[in-house]
Amino acid sequence: MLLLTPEEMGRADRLAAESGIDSYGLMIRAGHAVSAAFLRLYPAALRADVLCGPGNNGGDGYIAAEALKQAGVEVALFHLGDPENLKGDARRAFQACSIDGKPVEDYRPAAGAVIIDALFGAGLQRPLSDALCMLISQVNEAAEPVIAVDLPSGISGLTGKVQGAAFSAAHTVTFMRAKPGHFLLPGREHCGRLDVFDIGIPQRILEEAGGGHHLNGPDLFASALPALTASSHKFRRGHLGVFSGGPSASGAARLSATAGLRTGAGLVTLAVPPNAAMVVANQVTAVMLKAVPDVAALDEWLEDKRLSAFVLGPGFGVGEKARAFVSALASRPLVLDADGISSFADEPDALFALLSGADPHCVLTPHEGEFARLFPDIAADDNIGKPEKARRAAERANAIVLYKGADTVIAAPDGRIAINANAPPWLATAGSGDVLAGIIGGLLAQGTPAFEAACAGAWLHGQAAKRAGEGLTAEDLPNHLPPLSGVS
Ligand SMILES: NC(=O)C1=CN([C@@H]2O[C@H](COP(=O)(O)OP(=O)(O)OC[C@H]3O[C@@H](n4cnc5c(N)ncnc54)[C@H](OP(=O)(O)O)[C@@H]3O)[C@@H](O)[C@H]2O)[C@@H](O)CC1
Ligand SMILES: Nc1ncnc2c1ncn2[C@@H]1O[C@H](COP(=O)(O)OP(=O)(O)O)[C@@H](O)[C@H]1O
Ligand SMILES: [K+]
Repeated sequence: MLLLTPEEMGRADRLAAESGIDSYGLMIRAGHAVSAAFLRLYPAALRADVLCGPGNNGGDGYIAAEALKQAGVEVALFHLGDPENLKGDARRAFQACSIDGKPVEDYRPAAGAVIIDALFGAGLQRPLSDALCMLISQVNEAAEPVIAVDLPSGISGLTGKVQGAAFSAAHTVTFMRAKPGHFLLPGREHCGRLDVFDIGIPQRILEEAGGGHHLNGPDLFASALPALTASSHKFRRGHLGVFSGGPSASGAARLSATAGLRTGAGLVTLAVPPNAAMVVANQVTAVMLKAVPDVAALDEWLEDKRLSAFVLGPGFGVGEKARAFVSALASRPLVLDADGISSFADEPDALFALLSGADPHCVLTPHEGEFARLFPDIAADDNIGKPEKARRAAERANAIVLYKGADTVIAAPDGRIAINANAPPWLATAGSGDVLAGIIGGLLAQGTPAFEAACAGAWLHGQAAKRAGEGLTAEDLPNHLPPLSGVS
């Protein structure tokens, strides 16, 4: 699903005006969506406390306040700054509002009220003042329900970051399309339940205004998933190679291998150091085993062109061997995870050189710590959010970057960005990242392009976790993957 950054939403607004759509009409519909949400969600509320800011978000607030008054609700209105300074549609909305307001400095939350937060939305530019931070923390502490207009004030719609302080809303009412900040952390946790209302901007304008940000879901990857036909044959379903660590560190790679097989790779082989062969052989059945002691043995194995993708990293061990193996694998579809990433911490440019110059065919799956090892300057840049960090990293590495976390972001060097929001918190369990690497490897092995494989991998991982339920362990995940033929 297309997401719109605040800047893109502003562009959509301008394009809508240029095409003759009345911008005040948009504001009226936005304000009415907010008042309707109030009436639907809080029919027993004693009062609506409407806090209006100095821009169009405040304009939506004035429309909502008047509509609620007309509906018989007791409304208390507060404005930030002098409303005589309002401009454009917001000024018109203020003038059409028959409620006398007070300065927001006078506002004190009281029991029984529902707060409508119309202070700032897409136009939040900088951290809030101390006085506003104080007001917001008083409202949050009072724990009366807050309906946020467009975004909880204080949350950046672009990055999901808190600019000083932010309302913890019970509901957020936004317009036309959700924004990245509704799904990125901590923004997502401040939004409460998100409702997206159509206020009448045509789809073609949204698509013209929008860019690369999407909410991860089947619309991004379903058509690129492998499909089984009557003539399917195990060799046509791809052969995934997964590299294991030594005898006491094979569990992670075994999780990846099982996940790759469950995702539909026709064959999966665990490449093991010879001293781990017996241990691993005792633990696997459908997954095959191959002793690969060194790079010479790897080069020989790679002559088998039916091997169609690889996973390297889970439990592999950090060091020279990992670097040498990656060097041998760099031209093939590869998921590089965990130790495979950390092995390049001292020389990330060596990895980027290996991956440069071809169509992106490698998926890097760093968590926050691993990301900072490969991209220290990007990780440390507080001025940009997670999607932009992932995008810059993908561009630098010429690889798909799947930046893990509760708000996993997948980015491609060409600028495509997907934000994954379907992962339940019980995915935070040992080995779940190894399963993710295996799912992506299984898809790569079947010929799914790298960006789509990474998006599908993150989404399927979340679906498996939801199906397995709270309390799962990583071993449960492969068994709960949904059938690919049902993903649409
Ligand atoms: N797009 C659409 O199609 C539609 C959009 N609609 C609505 O418009 C909203 C966007 O409106 P917007 O652009 O006027 O921005 P908004 O969020 O009101 O804030 C700007 C004001 O805040 C001020 N300000 C900023 N940061 C500040 C700070 N830290 N502390 C203090 N002040 C600060 C800033 O001041 P300045 O930076 O200029 O000094 C400016 O005055 C959008 O969220 C949605 O609700 C709907 O009406 C329907 C159609
Ligand atoms: N709070 C959370 N909510 C949802 N998903 C999470 C959360 N924390 C971690 N995850 C997901 O769980 C997986 C953990 O992977 P990783 O950090 O590599 O751990 P491990 O090495 O133990 O497998 C990632 O896919 C990550 O996105
Ligand atoms: K708001």
